[in-house]
Amino acid sequence: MLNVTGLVKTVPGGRTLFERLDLSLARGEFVAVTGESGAGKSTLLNLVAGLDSPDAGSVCIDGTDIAGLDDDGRTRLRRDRIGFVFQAFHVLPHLDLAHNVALPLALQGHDAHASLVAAEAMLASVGLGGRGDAYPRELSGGELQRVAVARALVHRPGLILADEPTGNLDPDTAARTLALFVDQVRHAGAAVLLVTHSTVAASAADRTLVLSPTGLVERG
Ligand SMILES: Nc1ncnc2c1ncn2[C@@H]1O[C@H](COP(=O)(O)OP(=O)(O)OP(=O)(O)O)[C@@H](O)[C@H]1O
Repeated sequence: MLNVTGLVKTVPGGRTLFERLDLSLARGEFVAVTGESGAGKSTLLNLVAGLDSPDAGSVCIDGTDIAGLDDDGRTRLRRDRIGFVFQAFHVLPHLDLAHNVALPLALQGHDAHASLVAAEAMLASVGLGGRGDAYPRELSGGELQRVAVARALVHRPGLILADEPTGNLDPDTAARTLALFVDQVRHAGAAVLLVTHSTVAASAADRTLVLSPTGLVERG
């Protein structure tokens, strides 16, 4: 599903986040990535999603090297194959929750009504059933985070990238949210790459990798 090889990334100022980082993720695999604040975990997710470019190395998704795609091709790949839960949520303020969550389906050209029905069902599965016509400004941080999770999962992507997706949630809601990721992995064969500082969130994964300047090291 995902093959990252020899990834090198330096940030403005010259600091090297990682030097020749390798990572493979198969379908049906759930991997957590931890590491110190500033280690480059969010940057790694952005590189995997083609939202940022490495200085060297390659990212292949389903055998396609994303460096070989133009902007449209990368957008299509993200739209069709990837679900991304951003640390800052990126929920659109002018759309109600149902339309926010339905967005990936709408962008794929699905029927508008069917997309909204699927979005409402997804909202229910993150504990926000019946809230589809609310607007983001009416929501708490944890509720917004769950909208972001619903939007990342609604189109059943093969690759789910999640940046601290339970950071704003109480323990029970976090557990239910993590169960949604596990369900996508076990029953839909998705691959999940989850960035977190939480040992509880990491324990939902099959394995945990620690990011350091020398690369990703298996924990435990
Ligand atoms: N565009 C940029 N310009 C300058 N520095 C950047 C840029 N993008 C990332 N960085 C730096 O790269 C480092 C890694 O950032 P990143 O957000 O990937 O870390 P992280 O491991 O996800 O941290 P956290 O756990 O705190 O979320 C940070 O020191 C950050 O300041």
